[in-house]
Amino acid sequence: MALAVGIRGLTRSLLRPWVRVPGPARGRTEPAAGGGDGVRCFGSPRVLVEPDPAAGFAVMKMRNPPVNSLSLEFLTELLISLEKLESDKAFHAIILTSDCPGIFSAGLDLMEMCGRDPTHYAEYWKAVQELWLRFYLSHLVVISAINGVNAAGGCLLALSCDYRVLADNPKYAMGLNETLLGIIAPFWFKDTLVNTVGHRTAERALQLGLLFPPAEALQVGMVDKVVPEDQVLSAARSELAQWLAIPGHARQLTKSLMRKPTADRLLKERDADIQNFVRFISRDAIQKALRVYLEKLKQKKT
Ligand SMILES: CCCCCCCCCC/C=C\CC(=O)SCCNC(=O)CCNC(=O)[C@H](O)C(C)(C)COP(=O)(O)OP(=O)(O)OC[C@H]1O[C@@H](n2cnc3c(N)ncnc32)[C@H](O)[C@@H]1OP(=O)(O)O
Repeated sequence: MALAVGIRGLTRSLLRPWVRVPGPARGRTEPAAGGGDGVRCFGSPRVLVEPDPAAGFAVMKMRNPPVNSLSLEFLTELLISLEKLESDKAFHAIILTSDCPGIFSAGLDLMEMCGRDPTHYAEYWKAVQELWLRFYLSHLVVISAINGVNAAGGCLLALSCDYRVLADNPKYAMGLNETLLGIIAPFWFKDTLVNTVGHRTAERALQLGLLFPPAEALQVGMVDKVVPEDQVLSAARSELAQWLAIPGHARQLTKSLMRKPTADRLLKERDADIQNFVRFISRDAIQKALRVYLEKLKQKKT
């Protein structure tokens, strides 16, 4: 089985690189995230980046409608956006948020894990690993402004950030709900949750596939702040000031000290983790469970 599909190779084959904002914002000079004038937004079809280099950060908006499911193309675009901001010395921080009303992310794209071949599963899983590793270990301060429902892989992405602000809307539940689909959160999803909420809360949340509404998410420490819906971005920006006031090298080394052992566990077993995923997801029973879940999602409309 071909496991060695590098994300950079992926990137070349899938993406036109940096394009000016497509869609409604194309060709316009938009106000930068922090209110600066004359800074152009940039991005890719599914990721809109609003830079504010004067303030040292950019807002990264996910826009893969309808539900920001993390398809292979979308993962790749998120990685490219992150890389671009990381390699520009003007940026010290990112605010990650959604451009899809009411949805932060529906998690991994079930269509990528259903009815495909082992080579595709391996390629997809490698991209999921890469996204986690890069966000989890980023030298930038990453704050998520969670403005919608946030399930499974989407929740992992938010848990990989340094700080989480969640909009106070009872519909905006958040958690690693894999067991509800009949699948299992991999060890590095589990580790990330344990590092955030502690072992007992994680154990219960993972087994029951709990999605926490804002008040509970705050209570268990899954998010750091809950604010009215129209203040999610401004609260994230205010929080950023405290993080950016710390000498960068000291903060970055401390982040690495805290997170590297968790990331190293996956780095040491990366190929084995891909093989486990491919074996697991290819099982007839798992494929059936995913199809049933997808069918339920579609049926709820009728
Ligand atoms: C030995 C062990 C080895 C290790 C094994 C590893 C195993 C695998 C680990 C996998 C890890 C993580 C998994 C995931 O992230 S799975 C995804 C989990 N996500 C969810 O459960 C959320 C599902 N979606 C929803 O609940 C709802 O869509 C919503 C987010 C609440 C939004 O509701 P809505 O009413 O606004 O929209 P809805 O009509 O439901 O959806 C619109 C269309 O989008 C499709 N869709 C929704 N979610 C997904 C998704 N995750 N992937 C792909 N497609 C999705 C939905 O079907 C609708 O499609 P259509 O318009 O009907 O065609």
